[in-house]
Amino acid sequence: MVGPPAEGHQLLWASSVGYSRYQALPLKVFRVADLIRMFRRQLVALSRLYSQYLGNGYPDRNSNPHDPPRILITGSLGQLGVEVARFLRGVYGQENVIMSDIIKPSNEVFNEGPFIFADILDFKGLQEIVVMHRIDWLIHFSALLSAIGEQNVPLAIRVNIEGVHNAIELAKQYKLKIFVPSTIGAFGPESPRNPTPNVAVQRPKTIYGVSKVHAELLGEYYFHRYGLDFRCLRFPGVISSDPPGGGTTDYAVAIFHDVLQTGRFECYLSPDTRLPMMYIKDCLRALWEFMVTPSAKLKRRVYNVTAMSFTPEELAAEIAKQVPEIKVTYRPDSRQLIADSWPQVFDDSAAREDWGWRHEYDITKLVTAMVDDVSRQKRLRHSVNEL
Ligand SMILES: NC(=O)C1=CN([C@@H]2O[C@H](COP(=O)(O)OP(=O)(O)OC[C@H]3O[C@@H](n4cnc5c(N)ncnc54)[C@H](O)[C@@H]3O)[C@@H](O)[C@H]2O)C=CC1
Ligand SMILES: CC(=O)[C@H](N)C(=O)O
Repeated sequence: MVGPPAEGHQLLWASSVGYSRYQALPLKVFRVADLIRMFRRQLVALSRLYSQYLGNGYPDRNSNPHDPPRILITGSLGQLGVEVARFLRGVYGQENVIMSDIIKPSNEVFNEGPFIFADILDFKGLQEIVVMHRIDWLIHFSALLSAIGEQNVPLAIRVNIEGVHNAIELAKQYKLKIFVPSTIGAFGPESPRNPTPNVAVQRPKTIYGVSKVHAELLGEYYFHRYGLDFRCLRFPGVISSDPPGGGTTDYAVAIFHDVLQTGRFECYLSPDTRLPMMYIKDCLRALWEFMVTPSAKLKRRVYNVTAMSFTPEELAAEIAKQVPEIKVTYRPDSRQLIADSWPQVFDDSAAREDWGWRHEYDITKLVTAMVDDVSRQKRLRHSVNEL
């Protein structure tokens, strides 16, 4: 039986069917103009097919607004997942972005669009989800972050390393475009720290960092070996009003909540610890712009991205301009050791050159946005409690 071929060959199939249909028509119906039109249509179909296959071997589904990609986000109830889901639903439609996690969603998240249970360690379960929901893109967020990973190394190995094996193998089997975030934590004390270039020695000293280097290398290997459309951004500390999941850069979120609540904050890093950072809106835009960049434009599969670098002291001074009379004290703990091994300034010039990355938020804009976000969140919580 002759049926439509596998995805990716459909355009060629459709255009060849179209061609033979024209062939079957009596010759007298053709005028020169019809023939030119037919020829032009074939040419357009072929050139679209060519550009779709250029570089990565898979069609770029998102290039057609009438055929948006179906996206699965793993670990989507964390600090980044909820915001990324909202952003991508805004672009591709609510039903096309499926959130998943192993924890229970809030009512608010549950009511915003499709949510399913997905354990990244259950390969068969993931296969079923990809098939039944006709997934095209996989955004793989499940992970244990740097500080929490050190508290449970065996679990971090399972979730961060076995989990990535499953995600990447799944993407290969079903020809998915896959995004796996990496981090400044994929570098270590032997890397140049100011600035840290895209390609440098990577000898991280946390299990989190080790697992992220592993993910970068495995993804690059699958790209070269199988043509997998693997994409990876190394994010700095991401700052948003949502609660972070146990990282070393979390202080830069907690400080806003604490000073707006009590006027005080005790920081677990020393005042002069410089780390690269980014506001959530820049993070979402970086991810999306990177995902829709045609494969042919990418000179590599893993890019550093950043927006700014600051110390806790500099951040506190910037906040004090808007929230006067705050008191910040410093009591470094084990996270200081991690921070001291990470980049201070991230060099993301490759991302800027290759696919046009530009950040929008510097420290002043970040503080204004965060004071606004956290105050609004507080007011909302207060009015819900009042009800
Ligand atoms: N937030 C940040 O500053 C940065 C985050 N990233 C990366 O971005 C990704 C998302 O980060 P966040 O949202 O901050 O992390 P998070 O810790 O807030 O969220 C991780 C999510 O993974 C889920 N998870 C844990 N075990 C799982 C399993 N077995 N199956 C499925 N899900 C599981 C958790 O329930 C949680 O909701 C991570 O891969 C992280 O390494 C990278 C650089 C910076
Ligand atoms: C920068 C990260 O990867 C994360 N926020 C962490 O601190 O672990």
